[in-house]
Amino acid sequence: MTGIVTLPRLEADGLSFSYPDGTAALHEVSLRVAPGEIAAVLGRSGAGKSTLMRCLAGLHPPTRGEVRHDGQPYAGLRGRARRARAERIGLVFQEFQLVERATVLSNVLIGRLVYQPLLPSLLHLVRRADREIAVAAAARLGLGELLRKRVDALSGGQRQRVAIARAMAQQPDVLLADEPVANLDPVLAAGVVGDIVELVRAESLTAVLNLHDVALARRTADRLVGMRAGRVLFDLPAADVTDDHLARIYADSEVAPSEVGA
Ligand SMILES: Nc1ncnc2c1ncn2[C@@H]1O[C@H](COP(=O)(O)OP(=O)(O)OP(=O)(O)O)[C@@H](O)[C@H]1O
Repeated sequence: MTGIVTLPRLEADGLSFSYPDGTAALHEVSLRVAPGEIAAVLGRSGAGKSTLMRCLAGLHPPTRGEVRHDGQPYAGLRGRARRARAERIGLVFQEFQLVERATVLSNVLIGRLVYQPLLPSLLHLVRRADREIAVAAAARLGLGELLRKRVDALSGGQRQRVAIARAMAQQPDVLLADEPVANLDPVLAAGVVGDIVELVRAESLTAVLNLHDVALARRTADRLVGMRAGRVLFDLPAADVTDDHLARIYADSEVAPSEVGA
């Protein structure tokens, strides 16, 4: 065989996931994202985007199928190997709240310490190297002047930047961002997504973004993954996604029960 094969950095293979109450949120979802590639996941509310993100993050063990990082399945990883994998994956999730009463710097430092026990006490025992990395991550997101400011005194856009800086301080090779710009006005949203893209490109990260703003996703991502009722309906280079593709995931019609969980 000839030619160079680029292995995917992040792979989901035949993922299905049901919540404990029986809600089947993902059905046979497969996805491959290469190093340096940005994939945006689109779909209506309830399509399964956040659930997919949580499976990719290793927060939800799938009911069926598997997720792999650099070819290594998540399942079966324990202890140090499991922590090492988690450290490679930066998360910008809405439910991963900032510590409101702490400073910008303390929040970004959590990116360095998040996988260690006794976090609060460790915050007082910060290694110089970790501090330097956190300061650099904050500066990169335009937060250099705000390091000592408390997060509860920041604007929405600044807070979003703190969350991204925290993920970047982790020095991940994968960035997963679930609605990183929800609640921001369109101009601010485009700015924050622009920041993410710049960082992803500069560091050659692999990124999966859940975005509600289709135009922004089209401008931003290399690939668009369209989901509906827990399934991937298309996974295409952004330039190849047509209005017909989008209509298939956003059309108003109810999804027939046979389409779900079949
Ligand atoms: N904790 C939960 N328990 C039970 N069902 C859930 C839970 N979280 C989500 N679901 C259901 O799983 C399905 C997928 O939800 P998910 O949050 O992944 O969709 P989404 O595409 O991210 O939606 P949104 O864009 O509104 O965030 C939905 O039917 C939702 O009601």
